[in-house]
Amino acid sequence: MERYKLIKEVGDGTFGNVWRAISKQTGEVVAIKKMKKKYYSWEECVNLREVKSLRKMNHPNIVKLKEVIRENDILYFVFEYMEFNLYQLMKDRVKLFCEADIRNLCFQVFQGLAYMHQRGYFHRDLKPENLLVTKDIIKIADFGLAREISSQPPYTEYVSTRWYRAPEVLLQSCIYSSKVDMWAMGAIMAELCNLRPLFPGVSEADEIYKICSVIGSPTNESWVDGHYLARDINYQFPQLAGVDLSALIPSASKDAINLIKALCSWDPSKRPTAVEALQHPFFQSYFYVPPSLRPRSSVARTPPSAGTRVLLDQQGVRRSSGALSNSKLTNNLSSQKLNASLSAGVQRKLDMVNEDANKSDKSLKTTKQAKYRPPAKNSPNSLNKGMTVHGVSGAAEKLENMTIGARRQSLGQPHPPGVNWISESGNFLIRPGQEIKSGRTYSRKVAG
Ligand SMILES: Nc1ncnc2c1ncn2[C@@H]1O[C@H](COP(=O)(O)OP(=O)(O)OP(=O)(O)O)[C@@H](O)[C@H]1O
Repeated sequence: MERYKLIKEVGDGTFGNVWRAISKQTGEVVAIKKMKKKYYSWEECVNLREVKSLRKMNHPNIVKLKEVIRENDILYFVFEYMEFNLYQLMKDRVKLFCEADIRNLCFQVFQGLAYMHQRGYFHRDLKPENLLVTKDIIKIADFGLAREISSQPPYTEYVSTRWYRAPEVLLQSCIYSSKVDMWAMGAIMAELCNLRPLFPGVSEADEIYKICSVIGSPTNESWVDGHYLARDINYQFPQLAGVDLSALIPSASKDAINLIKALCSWDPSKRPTAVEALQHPFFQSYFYVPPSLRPRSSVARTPPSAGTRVLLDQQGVRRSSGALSNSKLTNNLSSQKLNASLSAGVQRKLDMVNEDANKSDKSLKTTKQAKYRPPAKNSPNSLNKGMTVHGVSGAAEKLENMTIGARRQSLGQPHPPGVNWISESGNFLIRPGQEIKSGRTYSRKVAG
């Protein structure tokens, strides 16, 4: 470690503290993650998921692991350094991102995901804090929970950040797939559009409630397996009609809404894969120009390995004042509010405290507006912890309250039909917007 000079702590995660550091030999700026747990042998280290999965990945939209160092039983990961995480970019922002920026960011993340999923890994903990940005490049980081797709379920130890947690995980399915990452991306994309979380549940039960209140409760048609999962844990979905997503995210285009809806489908099998998402109409008015084909001027500011896109309207017409060129996007993303975010040194620290069923219960009863606070990364089993088949424990009671409350609040409207923009032939279909009235909206802005 004497080869590096630690400059400043830039992140405090569940498993480690991340430092900006500089290589004394090369002057290169790196990020060093110092793991909190001690490692007494190398075997222990090389078996870590973060090491096993990251070692195999080499993609411009996946943060590069440069080196692993064990010194005095302390484990250090040396990563390429990224300036911001996506949460920092959203947190202090007043003005919404233009759709071109959102498109560019999401396109890159889907590319990283497509690469990762195709190589047999899924991330399992995608959230704005794990998406790192430098200029107009975004990369997926934190592979602490990454899982090999070929690894055998049941996945019992799964924990992920609640607001981005897929319903099958909330309902304790142990055979989830890479589609959990696609759900998270739907929630992240909506958050990018609105600068506030889409499903800011204050507990696991509230998380499901929030999902139902936004996308409507699952029906047998929209997610038959979900009903089996719910039955297995003696859980009853609240009966909610959901809201018109375009009313909830007024700034988003029809295509953006359509993609978010598809990503946030109850049924994992109805969510697009990352490759399919990249072909969605949301991305289709733009096309990807590989670095090798870019005119010199547009690549000049971008390292060749960065793999960024030059976003060009097919008609050659720029549809928004937003960034279509790399340099413009850079200005939009990094020069304005972003520096302010950085100087504020904002970090959304994960709340590791397990959910307290009573607290959750209270929050459900009072239907408090959710704060833009860190969601807990909690026990995978807390939804039915201690719950018997007949469900009279605290957790069961919590769910019962939720269900009763939900029935009372039911809008009594027909459930929106499932989102289906991929036809059987694989073509994309755009569904017209839905007419269902908005239930609740978030009154709180993203704030510290
Ligand atoms: N390569 C990097 N460059 C710059 N900052 C980074 C880098 N990697 C991580 N960070 C910062 O540190 C924070 C925590 O990192 P990371 O998520 O890897 O830690 P963790 O302990 O696994 O966290 P989590 O609680 O999310 O599991 C990130 O949100 C980010 O702000």
